[in-house]
Amino acid sequence: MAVTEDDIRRALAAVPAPDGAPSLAASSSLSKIAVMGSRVIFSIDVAPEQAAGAETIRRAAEAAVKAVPGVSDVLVALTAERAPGSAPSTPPPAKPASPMMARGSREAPQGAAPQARPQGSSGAGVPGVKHIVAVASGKGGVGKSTTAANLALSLQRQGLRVGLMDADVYGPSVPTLFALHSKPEVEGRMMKPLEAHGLKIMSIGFLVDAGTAMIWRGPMVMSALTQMLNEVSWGELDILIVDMPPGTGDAQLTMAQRVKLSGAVIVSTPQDLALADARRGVAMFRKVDVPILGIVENMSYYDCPNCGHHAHLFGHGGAKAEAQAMGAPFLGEIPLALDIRSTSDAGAPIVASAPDSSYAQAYGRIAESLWKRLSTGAPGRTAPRIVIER
Ligand SMILES: Nc1ncnc2c1ncn2[C@@H]1O[C@H](COP(=O)(O)OP(=O)(O)OP(=O)(O)O)[C@@H](O)[C@H]1O
Repeated sequence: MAVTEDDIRRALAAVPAPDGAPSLAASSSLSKIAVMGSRVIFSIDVAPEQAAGAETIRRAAEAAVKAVPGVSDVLVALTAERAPGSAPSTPPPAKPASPMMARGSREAPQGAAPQARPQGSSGAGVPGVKHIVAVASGKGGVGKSTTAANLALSLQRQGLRVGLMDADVYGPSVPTLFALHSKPEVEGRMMKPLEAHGLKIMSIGFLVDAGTAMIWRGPMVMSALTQMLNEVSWGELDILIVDMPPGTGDAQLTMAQRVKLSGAVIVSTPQDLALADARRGVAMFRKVDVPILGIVENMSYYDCPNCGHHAHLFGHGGAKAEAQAMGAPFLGEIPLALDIRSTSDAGAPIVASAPDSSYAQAYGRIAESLWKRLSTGAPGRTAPRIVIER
């Protein structure tokens, strides 16, 4: 029997809502529901103040829909802002420990003024590293880490020497994305990055429990990030991709100021709420003179693998229009796809596990234009031309 939207709504009537509505089915946070044969896709849009517990609701929704007879796959996307420093999903330990204090971390005092960006002979302020590129988003859950990982893999496939640094202290995803769970080896003062699919990888998640990381304050974050940059033997790299913590708070601003970034890539979903946050992200980087290398629209569209139907579940083209309005380059679109999600969950992102897929090609095109901008120094935005009329 064919699955209908009503079947799904009935299942979601038993799932709690994030906004106080009687159920998720009755909540305005529930997006359009796309039923394509036995596959079901929808999103739950959550305002920042409703973010706590949203992941639990997402999982409950997914489980409820999976139990509907005839449903084979479910994808529930959540676009919930996880504000830096907000309540962690697991109870924090009584006393937060700085990540690498035992290794001689010097923690900046609360409210310490950000240091000037490192200058030096090496291109990016980290010896041997030519370019450091931040992948950022104004809000959490838009697919920033997935994009960062697949872009790093695409750049590596284009013959570049690439590192990936997971600076998302509020929810490091890189250990899961690459199924890496061991601790880095230490040689003298330096930590050796782990390696997967030809990438050199370091994550704050290799060093501390995610629950611990989430309660760090700005200066602790900075201390850990500075160490990840300077006390990791990255070796010779053409590009180091940094998966930034979501948001536009102090930690992000300080990071942007302290590290000599070649530029930033902003990831957004097409929804208005996410775009407004992306705009804040762009403004933040511009404030500290970091060029915007471009904007990526993630979860841009959905191509049904069964019937080929091309659907724009969350609206479409918003990021492109927004990029134009902000004078920032638009780097491209990534579809919403179960395979992107499942390969990431399984520890081998799509560019590594299915390099010839159309999804990997979409990341490849974005990586190409990103590298072109970096290597040719194409301007991230055109300076306004001022004409004085007499
Ligand atoms: N294009 C996509 N298609 C399907 N699922 C996706 C896509 N991009 C990301 N996802 C899924 O969405 C979820 C959130 O992605 P991800 O962790 O990359 O987001 P994030 O912005 O880094 O989140 P956070 O800031 O909370 O760490 C993950 O389950 C991921 O697999």
